[in-house]
Amino acid sequence: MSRIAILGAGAYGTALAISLARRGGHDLCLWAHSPTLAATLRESGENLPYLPGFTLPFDIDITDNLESAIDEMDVLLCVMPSQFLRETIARIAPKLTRDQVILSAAKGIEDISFLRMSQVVASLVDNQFAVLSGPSFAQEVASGAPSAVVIATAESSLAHSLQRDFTSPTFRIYTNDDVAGVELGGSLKNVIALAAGVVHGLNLGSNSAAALMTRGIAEITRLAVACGGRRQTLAGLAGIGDLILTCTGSLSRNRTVGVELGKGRQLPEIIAGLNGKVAEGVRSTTAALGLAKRYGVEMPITEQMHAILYENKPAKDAIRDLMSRPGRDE
Ligand SMILES: NC(=O)c1ccc[n+]([C@@H]2O[C@H](COP(=O)([O-])OP(=O)(O)OC[C@H]3O[C@@H](n4cnc5c(N)ncnc54)[C@H](O)[C@@H]3O)[C@@H](O)[C@H]2O)c1
Ligand SMILES: O=P(O)(O)OC[C@H](O)CO
Repeated sequence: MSRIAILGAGAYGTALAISLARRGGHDLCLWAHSPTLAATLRESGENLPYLPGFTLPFDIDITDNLESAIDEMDVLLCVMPSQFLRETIARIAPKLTRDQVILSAAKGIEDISFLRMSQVVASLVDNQFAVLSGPSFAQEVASGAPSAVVIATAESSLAHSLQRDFTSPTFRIYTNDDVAGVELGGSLKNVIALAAGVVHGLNLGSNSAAALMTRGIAEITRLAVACGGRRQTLAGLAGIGDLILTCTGSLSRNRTVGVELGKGRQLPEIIAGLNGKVAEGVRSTTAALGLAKRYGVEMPITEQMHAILYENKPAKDAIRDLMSRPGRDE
């Protein structure tokens, strides 16, 4: 049995809490950043703003008090949007004990610093770290549809202990020791999912979508390898697996943002329509491009996605420019 604090009561934190409660055998506490959200969860027994339609089991403690949420917990599962990880860890740092494990499920890269979540955590505390990533829409995890994800950490005994903690008949865990590869797979696929949405919004058809996903994983892999990840990791659940899901699944927020951009809507209006739900790729596109420049890696899709998002480039022009690049070997 483990004591697990789930820090972040958005769609995915709530879904993982439901999945862990269904598995049974753990003490669970779910921390909501906003007191209003915590009160709604407690009163309605449902996460109406972020994951409506799923009942929260009674055995999940719900709180908006971060310090009490982590008190005497073994695993701190961080599931807030990536841009809030730093401030959350900084707040709990004085109270952390050395034996508490930080497990991140956030799929993003920090703005400006271009740090991965493992690097953000390591810049603040020296607790053991692991990352959970892979193809897993919150709604499907909550409903108990069979899903498989990866938990990566440098320490194999920790990987196996977390694998035991999270494994259930509907949630299968693979372990990996390639933290950088798993983190970058999960973050960079969001950029390609935005582009896949654009292709769909422009009604370009299946050939374009297949080409985009294939060339997308090629550029994700180039950058991940340059950052120290393993090529093989990007061929697994945290790479191609999550890319396929997010580029093709209509539940994806990133893909949805891309679809609307492809239809010609403006980014601020699209983001406002998400009502506080995060599409991590919108911010990670800038960080991905920053990392690509730092490591001298060519990322043509990411470059065009950045131009659509931040330079008002019409989506059709971006596709034309991708198609008119000089011919290459595969
Ligand atoms: N939704 C999914 O299907 C899914 C699946 C896998 C991974 N993820 C990842 O999980 C992370 C969280 O996404 P989500 O979908 O659960 O969120 P969400 O979009 O459903 O909700 C956003 C959350 O951010 C919280 N928030 C707002 N300000 C905050 C602050 N200052 N500090 C901490 N939290 C704050 C809100 O209370 C809310 O809980 C993201 O990195 C996402 O990529 C999501
Ligand atoms: O809804 P998205 O686009 O944030 O994708 C959710 C998950 O990352 C899918 O694994």
